[in-house]
Amino acid sequence: FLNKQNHEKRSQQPPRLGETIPYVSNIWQYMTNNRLFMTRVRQILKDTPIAQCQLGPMNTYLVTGNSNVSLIFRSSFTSEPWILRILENAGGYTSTDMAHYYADGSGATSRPRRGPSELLPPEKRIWHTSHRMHDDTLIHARPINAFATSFQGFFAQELEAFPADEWVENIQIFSFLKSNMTAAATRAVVGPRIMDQNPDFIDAFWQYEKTPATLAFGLPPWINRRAVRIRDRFGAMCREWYELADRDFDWTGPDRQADWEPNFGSQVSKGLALWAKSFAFSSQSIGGAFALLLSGLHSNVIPICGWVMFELLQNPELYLAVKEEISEAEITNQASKVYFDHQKLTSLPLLQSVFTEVMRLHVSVLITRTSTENITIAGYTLPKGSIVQAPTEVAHLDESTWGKPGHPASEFWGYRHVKEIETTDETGNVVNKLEFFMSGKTGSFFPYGGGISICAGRFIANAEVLLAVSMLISRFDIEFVEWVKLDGSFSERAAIDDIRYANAVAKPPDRDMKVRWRRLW
Ligand code: HEM
Repeated sequence: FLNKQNHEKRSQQPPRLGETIPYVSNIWQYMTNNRLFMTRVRQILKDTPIAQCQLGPMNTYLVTGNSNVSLIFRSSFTSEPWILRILENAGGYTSTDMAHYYADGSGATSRPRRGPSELLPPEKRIWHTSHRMHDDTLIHARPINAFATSFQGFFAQELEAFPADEWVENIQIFSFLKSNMTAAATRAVVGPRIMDQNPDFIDAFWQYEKTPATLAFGLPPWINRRAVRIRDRFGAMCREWYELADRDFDWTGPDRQADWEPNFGSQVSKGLALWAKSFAFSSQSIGGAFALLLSGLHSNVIPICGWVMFELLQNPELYLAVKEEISEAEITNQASKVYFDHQKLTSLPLLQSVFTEVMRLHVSVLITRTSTENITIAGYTLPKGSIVQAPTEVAHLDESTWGKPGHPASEFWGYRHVKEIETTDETGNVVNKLEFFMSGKTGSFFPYGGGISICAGRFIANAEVLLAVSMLISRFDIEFVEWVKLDGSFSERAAIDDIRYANAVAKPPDRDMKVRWRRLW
């Protein structure tokens, strides 16, 4: 009987998210009212761990549940079709350069996938070499430490533009972060020249920042002409910067090994340029690759940082507790300058808990994979080539995983990911201290995705968020004044996620927080 039931389930189809106008309603709602779309997705996934959904021309399977989500991070799934869409539509790569990707079916792992490309020499395997380049320039300790040092230096310069010991009025936190973190992190990664060459660089970036998700997953570029124009404008800034940087750089000189130098910036940027050159990419595609790198760098970190600041400033008790905790990571160097040990910051339990909570509530992305073989999920057998999506928002808001008495999963609670443990201090006294805990939640918390395609910039992102927040709250006295709309006019309500961002990973706030502040040091 059980066998018969299982067989019936395998030949059945999972329930379907309804549409009033076939092929149109879901994709339209997804792009224009993502909040409502996700509410419907959450609703259907309450009753079933897998549901079908027509998103424009694509039939997708939406999945939830720890084991189902973990399954799509395994090697029977690939994210390559999605990356192709991003590179082609959002990066604006040329068709000649895209041809390298289409011709290489060997995948990103060291062992090539079986098929016609499996005999390609390792240096011609574009997916694999790109992955290795990310490992070398974004994952290893050296580039992360180098980023933490240079970001801290540049962000400190931004902060020191404010007079010490004087109250400054009318600071809009999110708008401040958008300008000043963008400036500091851009200099840290690609050096100062791109901003010197383009006085409107920051504006052009924040125009561009909205386009990658729309161009990659929404309307095709030939309809979405405005987004294409914005992409091409920012891409041109990156291309022109790259052409000059490459012309002036001595690739055989000592700066090739420097952690940071003013021409190309960091090893992240030199690694990307060298890798692209090794495939003889055009400057247009290299410009697009840098535009996407800068988008990865700023578009998620800065909204997340904004939300952390908003939450702390709304909760004075939590603010003070975090302020006290981060003092443990302060170091005074020989020049008597105070700076932060970024590794220490990532081990502070309360700060980690607040950061995790903000990522849980404000990262919203459909992690998308295509199956490379027939696969059974939640009892349904899906054919090879099926598109499977795991919405972070469903897993991240699941009441049974995250809810605590008095603290529903939908609400921010800074202490959600810490527990108090008894321990003994250096003098042998029993003391209580907080410990961060988060184990066993791979399929319930995946703001950085998972498997081989997991976000390559996650360690840099962690360092940047924690450093920026720590620098702000340790160096300033900050007082909340009022909520304002993004144009600076008064708002009666607090910020919520900006509805205009669909599948944009970190959702920015739709309101800003006006504060006054005084720099202490
Ligand atoms: C809070 C900040 C960030 C979040 C939430 C985030 C999230 C993500 C997500 C969800 C993916 C797709 C993963 C998947 O499909 O499994 C991704 C990919 C990626 N991210 Fe991030 N990201 C952040 C910051 C960054 C930064 C700072 C950089 C670069 C410096 C970066 C570079 C990348 C790259 C290169 C990939 C593609 C990885 C691959 O396909 O191999 N990200 N990110």
